[in-house]
Amino acid sequence: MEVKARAPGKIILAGEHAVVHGSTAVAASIDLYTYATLRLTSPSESNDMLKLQLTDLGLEFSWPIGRIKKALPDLGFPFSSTPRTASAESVKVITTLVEEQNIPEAKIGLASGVSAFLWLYTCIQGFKPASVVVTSGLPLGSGLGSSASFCVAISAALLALSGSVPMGTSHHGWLSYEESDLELLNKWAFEGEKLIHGKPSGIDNTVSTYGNMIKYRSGSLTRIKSNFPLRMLITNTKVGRNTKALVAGVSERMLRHHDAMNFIFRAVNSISEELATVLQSPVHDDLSVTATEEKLEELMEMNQGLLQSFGVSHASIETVLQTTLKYKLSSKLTGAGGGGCVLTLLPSSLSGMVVDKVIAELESYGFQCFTAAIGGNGAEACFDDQP
Ligand SMILES: Nc1ncnc2c1ncn2[C@@H]1O[C@H](COP(=O)(O)OP(=O)(O)OP(=O)(O)O)[C@@H](O)[C@H]1O
Ligand SMILES: C[C@@](O)(CCO)CC(=O)[O-]
Ligand SMILES: [Mg+2]
Repeated sequence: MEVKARAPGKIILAGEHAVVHGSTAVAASIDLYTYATLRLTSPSESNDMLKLQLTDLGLEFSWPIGRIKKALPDLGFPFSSTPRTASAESVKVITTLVEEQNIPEAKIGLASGVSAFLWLYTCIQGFKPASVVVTSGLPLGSGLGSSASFCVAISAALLALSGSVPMGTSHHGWLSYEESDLELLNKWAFEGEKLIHGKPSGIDNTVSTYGNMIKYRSGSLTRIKSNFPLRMLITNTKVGRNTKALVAGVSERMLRHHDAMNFIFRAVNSISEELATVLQSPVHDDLSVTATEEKLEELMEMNQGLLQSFGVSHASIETVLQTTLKYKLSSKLTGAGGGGCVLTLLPSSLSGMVVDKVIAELESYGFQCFTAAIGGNGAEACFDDQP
């Protein structure tokens, strides 16, 4: 039996970083996905190995099941309905199992993702040989939630073969999960994110699991029902960064300037709440669309200013901000910052010619621009020979 699962990436419209410290944030899924294909194999077919292929990265890993059994003897009785946090001892053992794979130095950032995979696999499936193939349409480590969609896609594929069978409505062969299964897979994906991020708020795995647009605060999710025709240009500065380090940096600033940071977190909270309200307010005509866009632009600018005060902007992000401002367009970083991607609101009245000019100027700096559909489905799966 083979199952293929997919989970979308995301943009954060307001509230990144502050959400780690209890503020509200607003996020939406985008139509770029991580795909995980899982096939349980017979011991003879696979040489009793667990294999992980990261196809677009040109990497393949394999562990003899006996080696995993010896290293993690307590995980022999998989219990997919109870998400487990990796203990410090398990993290050490998994790190050794990953180190034994000799990941090339240039790709060493992937080690945390491979650790998350090993943890999720052994907890949910136990000591079974299998072949897992992962591909992704998302740029890795760029603020579009690649780590969360990786964890959600893997959890979704693993759970589909152990009881949480997707069976909602099918579109093009993709099946959605029941509400209770979404809750379970979101919890598992969060355990994976912890191994990659250190201290995730959970917003990225939640929006990847549930899709659409969400408001998120202290572990709780509110769905946003918005009919607003939101268009964003996404600019990837291609400056590499690491969410774990950026989140840790903000926490250190919090320790040094506790009161000041708390005020900023409260301000971000108000920005996110207002942004969610604005997105849900009805729009009747072009005039109300323009008024809404102006409000959104102002909120994005305010949020960006506060993100700068957290120390998570970057020279490349500032270049995008200055460039888009020349065309009277508002931008903010999205995700953890420090490089990665920047969002620019594209007002509905903006001509295609201007959009082309902005993109040409941004790309002349070596950045990559694209648009994505905002607010589609979350985790889905399909079986065997479907897409
Ligand atoms: N397709 C994948 N295969 C293997 N590992 C992956 C994959 N996608 C993400 N990862 C893991 O996630 C890490 C990147 O996560 P990180 O949180 O730093 O960035 P992001 O999730 O893209 O951005 P953000 O958290 O700001 O939205 C990679 O270094 C790798 O360990
Ligand atoms: C920076 C952060 O707020 C968002 C990363 O997409 C981290 C998190 O919430 O886990
Ligand atoms: Mg991430």
